[in-house]
Amino acid sequence: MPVKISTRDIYKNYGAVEALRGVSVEVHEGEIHAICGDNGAGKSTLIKILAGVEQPDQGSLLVDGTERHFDTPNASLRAGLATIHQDLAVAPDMSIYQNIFMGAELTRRVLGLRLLDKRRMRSDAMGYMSQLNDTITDMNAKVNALSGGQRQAVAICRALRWNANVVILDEPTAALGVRETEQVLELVRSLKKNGKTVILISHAMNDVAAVADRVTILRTGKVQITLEGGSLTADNLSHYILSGEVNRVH
Ligand SMILES: Nc1ncnc2c1ncn2[C@@H]1O[C@H](COP(=O)(O)OP(=O)(O)OP(=O)(O)O)[C@@H](O)[C@H]1O
Repeated sequence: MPVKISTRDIYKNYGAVEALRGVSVEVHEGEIHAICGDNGAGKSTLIKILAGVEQPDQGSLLVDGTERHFDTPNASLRAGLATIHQDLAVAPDMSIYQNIFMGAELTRRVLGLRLLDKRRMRSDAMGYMSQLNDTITDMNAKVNALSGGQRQAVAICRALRWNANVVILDEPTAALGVRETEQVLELVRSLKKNGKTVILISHAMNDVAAVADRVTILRTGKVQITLEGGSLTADNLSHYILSGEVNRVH
């Protein structure tokens, strides 16, 4: 599989704190790649760099083999990376379709006036949603009436609307119950089925083991190990994170 995103030897300090110390990760096109590690390992810092929220002190970031510099979140988005942060940035009082088209509303001309094209936004919103979840059918429903898992679906639809081909999910199942967690994992699988590359940051080893194709574990700002295939069990992941071991278990 071609490499979609690679970071090469990335360093990032916050004052005296060395958050990333030479991180090189390759994310393959179309895979679900989880980034795990204990608190303070550097996961959020790495994601902020991919999202254009922070810039590395050293090292480079390549998308489809081309070096890119994301000075702003918009630059990351324009390169096809959509990051969904834990707060989801959804407006609870607005409808599903309004959230999906927030800041990029579709309009139509009527008698020389530019009006919101609500019908088209609703039907396009439905098109995005049906790729992910076939239980959410009313695009007029307010987001505050939705469950946590369904809100994730709205945030992911917005990423699809931006034409993202890489979706970065920051702790998408934190604070969700068992059933909602399963819904979110299903959303992640749907993204992959639709050809998207997914980067998943999570502390929940069961969730990671259930969906990830490969897992990179960070430890104190460095890559400890990348795991795949049969070694991807929740127990094995926890073992590596707790022990700091760098050898593959066979
Ligand atoms: N804005 C900041 N200023 C100072 N230090 C920071 C800042 N952001 C992160 N750090 C430090 O950088 C290191 C890496 O933090 P980071 O948030 O990337 O880790 P993490 O793996 O995401 O942890 P967690 O799982 O707790 O979110 C930590 O020691 C953290 O305290």
